[in-house]
Amino acid sequence: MEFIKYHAASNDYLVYTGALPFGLSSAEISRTCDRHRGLGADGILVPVLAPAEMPSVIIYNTDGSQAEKSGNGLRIFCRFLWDRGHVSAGEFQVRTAGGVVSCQVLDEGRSVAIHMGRAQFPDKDLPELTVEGRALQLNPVSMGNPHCVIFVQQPDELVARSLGPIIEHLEHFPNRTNVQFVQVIDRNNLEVRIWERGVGYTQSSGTSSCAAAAVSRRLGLVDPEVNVHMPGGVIQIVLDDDYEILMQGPVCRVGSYSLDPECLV
Ligand SMILES: N[C@H](CCC[C@H](N)C(=O)O)C(=O)O
Repeated sequence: MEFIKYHAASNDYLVYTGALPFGLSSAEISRTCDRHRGLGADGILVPVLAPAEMPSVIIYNTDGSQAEKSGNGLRIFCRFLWDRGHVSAGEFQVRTAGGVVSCQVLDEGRSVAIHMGRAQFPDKDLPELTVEGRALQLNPVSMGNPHCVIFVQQPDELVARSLGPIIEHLEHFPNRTNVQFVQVIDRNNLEVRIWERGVGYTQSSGTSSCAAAAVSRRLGLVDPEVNVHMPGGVIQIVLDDDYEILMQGPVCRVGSYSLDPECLV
């Protein structure tokens, strides 16, 4: 099975380049993404390219679940389309389970800008919750996929790994949720650590960057242009007055890989 690996701000995905149907089970997807017994990745992207139709992509988390949207995954998919000559330097559209997005490859493929759609907030706020002895204010928001933004004094890997899995599975989130731990640095900069639904702790996340910026903006904590700082890199977010979001960030091709079926046994 052939793949091309890319990373977007150190959030890495394997792009499947074989024939459809893709056919891996959830367990096989987990094994393929395993960093010791497989190729290693934060997920798999399966392109669906039909003549005269909009390119679409199926996004798999490492647990085999499908995600409605992935900001880093979409930047990688756009770069893949550009590398393969399916798109040129202008704007083009891509279909995901979470809706159609408008994209543009920049800087000779090293950066991609995507109109990610509108951040959507629930009708009512969630109550304050005590988790592991900490009083937390949960701020749900959807980018097509579910997110929960939590403001903390010191967003670090420890808090993401200790609280993230608990919040991911709270009853408030029937489809589970991605979780962001956010510190407002100033009106144009956020420091964020991420626990991803169906993946775990990752170095960065595009939809999480959108979510953190949207909630921060809604609370009046930041200006419309926000740099989201994460261990894997910085993603630029621009919000309009209706919380429509333009995201821009880096992409890097890593290499081509052939998965030996033996490792799936
Ligand atoms: N784990 C996410 C999908 C990937 C999100 C992240 N890698 C991004 O760049 O947005 C979910 O289940 O909604």
